[in-house]
Amino acid sequence: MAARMDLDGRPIKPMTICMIGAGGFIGSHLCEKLMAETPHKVLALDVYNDKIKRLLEPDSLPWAGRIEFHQINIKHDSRLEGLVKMADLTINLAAICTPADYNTRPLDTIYSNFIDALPVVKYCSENSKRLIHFSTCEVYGKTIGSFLPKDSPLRKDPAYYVLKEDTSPCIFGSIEKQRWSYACAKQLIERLIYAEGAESGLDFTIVRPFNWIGPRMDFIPGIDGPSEGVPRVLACFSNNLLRREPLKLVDGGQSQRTFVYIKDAIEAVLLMIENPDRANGHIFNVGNPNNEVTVRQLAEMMTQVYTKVSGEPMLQSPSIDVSSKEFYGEGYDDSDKRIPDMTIINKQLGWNPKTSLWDLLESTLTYQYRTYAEAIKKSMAKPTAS
Ligand SMILES: NC(=O)c1ccc[n+]([C@@H]2O[C@H](COP(=O)([O-])OP(=O)(O)OC[C@H]3O[C@@H](n4cnc5c(N)ncnc54)[C@H](O)[C@@H]3O)[C@@H](O)[C@H]2O)c1
Ligand SMILES: O=c1ccn([C@@H]2O[C@H](COP(=O)(O)OP(=O)(O)O[C@H]3OC[C@@H](O)[C@H](O)[C@H]3O)[C@@H](O)[C@H]2O)c(=O)[nH]1
Repeated sequence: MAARMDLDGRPIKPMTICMIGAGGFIGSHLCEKLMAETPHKVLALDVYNDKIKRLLEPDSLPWAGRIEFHQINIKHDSRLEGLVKMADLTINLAAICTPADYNTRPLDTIYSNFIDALPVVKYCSENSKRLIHFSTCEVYGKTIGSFLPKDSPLRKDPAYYVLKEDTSPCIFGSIEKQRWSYACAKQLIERLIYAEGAESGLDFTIVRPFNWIGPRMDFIPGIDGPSEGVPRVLACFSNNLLRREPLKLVDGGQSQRTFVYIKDAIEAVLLMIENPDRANGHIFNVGNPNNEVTVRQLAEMMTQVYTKVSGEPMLQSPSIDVSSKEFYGEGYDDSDKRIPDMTIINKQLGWNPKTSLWDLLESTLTYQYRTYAEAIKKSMAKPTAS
């Protein structure tokens, strides 16, 4: 492999990365990228490894020996500190991060996103190891614009809705809206990491992903996850399409999101990994401001793309409205709109997303169809116990 150069033209030295949560959606793509395109070594920590099995099994693959799986629950495993010490860089992805859990399992959510992340920050700080921590765009909460009267012209002014790392406030709902347990825990761990940087000199980077989507995201209920489980919207809508049932639009599907293709976003993370001088001390929005849709528009687009990739006809009524109380239960609330400001990541790392929403849905739904269509057909054909 030819020597890799950083953005300032210096050769990049191979490093060892302790990746916590490596078996998840983002972790699996990051492991794949690091194995295929870099000489770096990965200590992959997770409770599960199904999504990275392909990278771990065959000894003959070019990266054999560069990725090592450690089955560890970071809540209670004394091996964690040793693994952080062995690495040059720790990346923490581990978290409960599905909205269906925030209001129904708020304690687990807060523990996972704050308490369980504390030792990781501490071990990095005490051992002078670099940390890339995964936070979320949800730390911004609601936009300032959402509090303006519905017909206010100011709602159209980007100053009232574009989310900037260094100036936007974090606006959450009341405590009984337990939806915000996740965002609040993420915010506090961000503040702690920032303070470790300021007071103890911790070299950190915080990543705020804005709805990264693509293959291997979450699970399909009843196939590779619990049948009553509620994954994030991409997997919910994929599941509905695969089962030929209407897509459920929560509270009318009026919330807006910007979606970025996982492969574009992983490029940004690799730039952070390999350009510490440009990434340390920064918080980065990583998203695609050009891919904004309402959830209703997302449902329409996914239905059209799925019809194309599967060859199956569209349902007469492709979507239905459900209330958030019915779908998520008491205590749900929502972010109204999420557009990332890209100034900082552009300036520091020169990164820009490339893939349009249509294109990323086409490759993702092709993957979903190839991976799950047969299994779903089989499971639906099975007689149900009466
Ligand atoms: N995907 C997105 O768009 C998105 C958006 C915002 C924030 N994030 C953040 O990025 C990170 C990764 O997200 P993802 O989409 O890959 O989620 P994911 O659920 O697919 O991955 C998280 C992984 O962490 C592991 N994990 C959780 N608790 C653990 C523990 N105690 N010990 C060991 N492993 C543990 C899980 O088993 C899972 O494999 C999370 O911190 C999440 O909050 C993701
Ligand atoms: O079947 C569904 C699922 C979801 N939705 C809606 O679709 C929108 C997006 O839902 P997602 O499940 O992808 O989750 P959100 O975008 O709200 O939050 C996510 O964003 C950032 C990350 O930190 C987390 O991964 C997650 O909290 C929400 O408005 C939700 O109410 C539906 O209308 N129908």
